[in-house]
Amino acid sequence: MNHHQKLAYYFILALCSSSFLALLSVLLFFLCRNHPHRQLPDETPPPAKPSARPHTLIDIYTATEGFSHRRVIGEGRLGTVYAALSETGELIAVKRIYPWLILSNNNAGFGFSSVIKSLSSAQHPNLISITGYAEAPGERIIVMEYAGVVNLDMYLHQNPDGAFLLNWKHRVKIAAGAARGLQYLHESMAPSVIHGCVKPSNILIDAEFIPKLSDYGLNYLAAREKRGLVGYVDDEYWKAKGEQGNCKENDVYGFGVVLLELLSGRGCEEGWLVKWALPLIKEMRFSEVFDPRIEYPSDLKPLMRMGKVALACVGNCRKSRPVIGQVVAILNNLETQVCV
Ligand SMILES: Nc1ncnc2c1ncn2[C@@H]1O[C@H](COP(=O)(O)OP(=O)(O)OP(=O)(O)O)[C@@H](O)[C@H]1O
Repeated sequence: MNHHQKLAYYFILALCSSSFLALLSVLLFFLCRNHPHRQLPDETPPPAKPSARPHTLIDIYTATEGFSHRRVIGEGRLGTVYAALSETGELIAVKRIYPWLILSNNNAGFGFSSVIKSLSSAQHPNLISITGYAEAPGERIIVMEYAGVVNLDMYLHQNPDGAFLLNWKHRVKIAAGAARGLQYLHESMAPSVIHGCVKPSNILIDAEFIPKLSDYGLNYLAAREKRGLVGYVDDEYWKAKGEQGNCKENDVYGFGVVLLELLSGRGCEEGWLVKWALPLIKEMRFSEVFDPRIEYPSDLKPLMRMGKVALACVGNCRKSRPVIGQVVAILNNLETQVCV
């Protein structure tokens, strides 16, 4: 063996020796520990879930100019909604729960802040986010993202001269987006959130026709309040006496009614729409169902499919209704067909 061969031989020997390997692994361990870009997946902190911020009543009073009537956007089943200005000058929406709901219903006062904090962890492009709250004797206030003033009810039913009629693309886009928002509440929140009042006035529409569900998870504030719910909940909801009837299947029913309104352009008027549309869809008489104010699309199949989904959602038996995830799968597909 010449000198070079000897060197190579010793080098290979040293490489193979266990002590060398042990030394190498210790060295590597320390190198990795000190590396600035080291990122071990199990050590990455989970993204912080936003939590609603408490406000004082004085903050809210200032933001709404003393609950001025000039700032009122609308009145709902649970309270008055104001367009307000945050301390940073941002537009926000403030919902002031009616005092009589708080006084007449023990539930409304109980655990308000924890309910709102838990709802505020919902973050989805098709949901209005809840950013804060205020609580005082006789006062319960919810602070939300402001989403313009237009809701789906206005587009469909408060548009007498048809100046702002939604075309079929917009309608399919709104249906699919709203379904995704509802799916997030049902399937991605833990514990899952029941919307409780799925209807067009709770679907806010932005300038790009992106729908955002509002008013979710708040039925406990007024479980027995019928106003605003009739037509959008199933028969079992009333039989179960309010809050106990609040369930995912009932949300799917409300969503089915919304689909019928999008297809027909007609209002739900206390369940009349479902009774009217069901036989027509079953008998495939779609031309009588579709909104006569807008032109028929060249391909009717996607809308007929949407009609069938609506039919399944408003079925009598809760158990036989689709879950919202199934509805989303179909509507996403229709959206890619219609809205390209
Ligand atoms: N975050 C928001 N941004 C902008 N407008 C909103 C917001 N939340 C609600 N609104 C508007 O305020 C009005 C009242 O809404 P609210 O949800 O209280 O009542 P509703 O939908 O008419 O009835 P219900 O209380 O039965 O759901 C509606 O016109 C709605 O479009």
